[in-house]
Amino acid sequence: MGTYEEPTACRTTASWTVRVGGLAGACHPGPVVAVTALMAALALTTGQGAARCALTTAAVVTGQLSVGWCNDAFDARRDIATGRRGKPVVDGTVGVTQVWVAAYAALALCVPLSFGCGLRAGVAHLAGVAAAWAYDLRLKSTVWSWAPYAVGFAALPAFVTLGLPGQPWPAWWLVTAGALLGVGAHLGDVLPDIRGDLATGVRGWPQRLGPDGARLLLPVPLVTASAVLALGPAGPPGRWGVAALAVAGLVAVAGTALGRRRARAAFAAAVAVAVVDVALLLLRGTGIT
Ligand SMILES: CC(C)=CCC/C(C)=C/CC/C(C)=C/COP(=O)(O)OP(=O)(O)O
Repeated sequence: MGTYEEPTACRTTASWTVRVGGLAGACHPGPVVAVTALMAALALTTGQGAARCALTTAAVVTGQLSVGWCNDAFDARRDIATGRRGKPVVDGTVGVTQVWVAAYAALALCVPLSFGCGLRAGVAHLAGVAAAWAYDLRLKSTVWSWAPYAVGFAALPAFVTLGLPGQPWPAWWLVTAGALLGVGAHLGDVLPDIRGDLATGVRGWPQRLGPDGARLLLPVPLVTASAVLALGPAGPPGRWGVAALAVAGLVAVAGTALGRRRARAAFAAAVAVAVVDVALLLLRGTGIT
């Protein structure tokens, strides 16, 4: 990274606004917006006050930005070498050094913002962010590529509950469902890129399973997460729990079937199941500790 040379186009022609646009594109904006919005909604519905909710949201967005930028900066050399489409560092709208600076700046902001929600909450969130950086820098190309997703997505709801008055631990089923959703998100995210990844030597867990293996496995963590959310809390699941489980099962199986021809369908199904699960969580509101 230290000796990396910026593409000439970036050094000479990119204006300030183009670079900001490039940075926005390099942060993985979809996941950043989705995760931040979901955590803000969870913080609100679980009873965090307005100020704490704003702090939680700021910590989550800076953490997600740091992870997204780190990912594109670290992968830049390979992405440029292979002429990968859709990456701002490849088309020269932002420089690799600028993306690294943004990643470290966001991380530097994330630390005090996370601890601003309390010591335990801060440790929980930063453990998830550290796991995600480990994915970017090393684990993405190993059989353990699923683990940072499991840790990161389990840490997020724990960050929200530990930031509540009294710092309650999250319920076991909440952490378990988060980890399962993370594993499903990893499978769904990588699925459309598996062939290209294998061609460039990226051999994480989904790539080792292959396109068909990853596609067939995808519904398992997603539907298990829905089942844990519906059946984990004490008492009967209620009509929302039953409905969420049924919808999640149908969507996940449909995504797997359609994904045979269009890998993006499997990814879209993964996102839809995650939305159903989070909707169930938000309907539960205060009962998640
Ligand atoms: C709490 C928390 C921070 C949780 C998140 C967990 C986690 C491991 C996130 C990684 C997100 C990311 C930048 C994926 C890009 O993957 P890729 O390199 O396979 O995709 P790409 O090649 O398309 O950029």
